[in-house]
Amino acid sequence: MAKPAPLPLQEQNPRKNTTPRAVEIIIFFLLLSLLVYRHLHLRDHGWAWVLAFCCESWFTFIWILTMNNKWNQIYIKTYPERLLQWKPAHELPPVDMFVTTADADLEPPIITVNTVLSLLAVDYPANKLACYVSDDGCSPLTFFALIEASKFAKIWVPFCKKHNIPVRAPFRYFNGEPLSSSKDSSLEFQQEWKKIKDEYELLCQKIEEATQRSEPWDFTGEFAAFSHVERRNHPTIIKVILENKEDLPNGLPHLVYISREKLPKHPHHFKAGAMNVLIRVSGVMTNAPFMLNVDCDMYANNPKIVLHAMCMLLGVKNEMDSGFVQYPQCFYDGLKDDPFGNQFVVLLKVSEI
Ligand SMILES: O=c1ccn([C@@H]2O[C@H](COP(=O)(O)OP(=O)(O)O[C@H]3O[C@H](CO)[C@@H](O)[C@H](O)[C@H]3O)[C@@H](O)[C@H]2O)c(=O)[nH]1
Ligand SMILES: [Mn+2]
Repeated sequence: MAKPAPLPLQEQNPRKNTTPRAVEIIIFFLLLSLLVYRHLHLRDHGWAWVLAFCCESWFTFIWILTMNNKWNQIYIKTYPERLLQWKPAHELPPVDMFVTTADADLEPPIITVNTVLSLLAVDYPANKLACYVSDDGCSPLTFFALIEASKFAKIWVPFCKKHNIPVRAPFRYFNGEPLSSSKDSSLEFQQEWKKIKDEYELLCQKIEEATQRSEPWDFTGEFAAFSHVERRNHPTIIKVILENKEDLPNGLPHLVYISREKLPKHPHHFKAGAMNVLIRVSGVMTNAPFMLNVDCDMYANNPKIVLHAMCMLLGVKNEMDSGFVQYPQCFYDGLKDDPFGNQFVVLLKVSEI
């Protein structure tokens, strides 16, 4: 008997927004009437009306663009659990994950470490993943923090996968009560939670001590490459911190540290330059067909991000139809009610993801 056709990986559903559309159209016509009114009476009033007319025209233009954006809303639902019916785990495509950091003072290494840990622990076969960290600060401290994080990852990643931990950046996870997606409140889980939390605090302490220490770095062994380097004048440094040599799906992904070459008179093109180097280096080392990029001050707030992205990238009729998936940014620790509007609350509400 023929195998039944696999269920779709994604569904695109139009969202009903008749009322918001009607309200927006009414506002648009009110704006148009205002413009006509202003225009008809421009001569009777001074420059103040001309200025008002210009501002209101600009606002109307922005209003048209905004309406345009929101007119045909669709909601894409992805089904990561169906992906494994499409392809067994060993056939899933590899993914290279890129993290960029630029300054160990402005972007403290513990933040980068949390980003990296959240990526190392995503729900995806570990032998299909590689995480590359680009350090434009060429900082031995960042490198040290990543080495320590790789040791912690050996207990953190199995813990997350075993208990289906919902948030895999430890600084967010340990903010709250012991929590697992499987609602496990057994004594064994509590004890393991406490042990991992203590280990995480130890990791923070080691990084903090390394940040605060007054004596110069010991540039021997792994750190020799950092001796005599200037931030904007140094050769390339590439260090493999973790390597999944046995190709184990439940092991740890590769973790590679890269500080690209910098020359004083050579433009480095900021993040774009760093991304170019990440693509070139990963092309030689793992050359995955898919790439995931996050900044060092972000973290994967959903352990299934790669699976969800694959539903979008693989679940289309013609794979050429989809090449890029952008997750909306959600901000943490913002001010209450977002007075400066920089958390994009409205945008998130509109796209409802
Ligand atoms: O010379 C540089 C400068 C920056 N970065 C990295 O680039 C990223 C973004 O830089 P940042 O200055 O933090 O920009 P933001 O304004 O915080 O980020 C916004 O702008 C970025 C650049 O367009 C986008 O990548 C982000 O998604 C968006 O949130 C960070 O990871 C930096 O570490 C480098 O790697 N090298
Ligand atoms: Mn940033």
